[in-house]
Amino acid sequence: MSEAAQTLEGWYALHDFRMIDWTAWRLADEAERQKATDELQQFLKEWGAISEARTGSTVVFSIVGQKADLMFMHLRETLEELNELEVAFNKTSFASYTYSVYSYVSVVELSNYLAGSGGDPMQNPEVVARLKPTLPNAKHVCFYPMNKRRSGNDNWYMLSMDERKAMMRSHGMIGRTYAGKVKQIITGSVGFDNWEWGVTLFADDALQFKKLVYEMRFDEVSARYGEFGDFYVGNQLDEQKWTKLLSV
Ligand code: VOV
Repeated sequence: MSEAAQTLEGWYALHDFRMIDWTAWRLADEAERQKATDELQQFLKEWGAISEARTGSTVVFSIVGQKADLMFMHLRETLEELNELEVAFNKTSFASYTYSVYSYVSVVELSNYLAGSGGDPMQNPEVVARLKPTLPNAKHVCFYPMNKRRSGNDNWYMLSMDERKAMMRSHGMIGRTYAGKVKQIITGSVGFDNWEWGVTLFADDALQFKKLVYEMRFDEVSARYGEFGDFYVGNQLDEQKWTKLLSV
């Protein structure tokens, strides 16, 4: 049996993808729309306060294309908190003008493939900051779920630790050349959702997603072992953009 990588886990993640029911929104009268908008603002404020207090982090993006209109990404300390906030939001009148199209449950994860030896990593503030990250204030997001292949001769889980380490080193080297351009948050979802990881990328220049993902396709760990689900790409929603989005 190959040695399993050791992983460190941080905040739990919920990616919540919704469509806006434009027909219902347009048919609602002004007072109803105002009530829904106020409730939405209230939640955005609460989530902002949680990010400020560093007890979690939330960002909201509008998704381009027909897979979804909105993506709410929430990081919280426990699965219970994620569930509570999901239910509370679903009870708002704003949520009644939306419907769910996809969601993803995972937990922020770091592996020991490239870890230095010695010391309790949880005592290292840099490690803790990566496990419990404040989600970046970036113009664009890209999310997709992925697996490491396990079929025939291409079985990631049958490789030795050393083989996997070497490939992850090469992966990390490519990633490092995107420092300052793309920020990645890898969330583990084995046992939580249908794929093994969620990949969430943030950038101010959306083209950098394409360049990074393309370059990684030529790297062995992605070329041979990467399997990917649907890709979602979007633009950050600030207050102004929300107002514009919801005006009919
Ligand atoms: C900004 C770019 C960037 C950088 C710097 C980066 C670096 C690193 C490092 C150093 C490590 C290993 C240690 C750890 O931190 O866990 C990882 C780990 C991981 N990555 Fe990565 N990755 C990036 C970016 C990046 C992308 C774009 C993808 C998607 C792959 C693609 O083809 O579309 C990805 C995937 C992953 C995954 C699924 C894991 C976990 C694999 C496992 O088997 O456990 N990743 N990654």
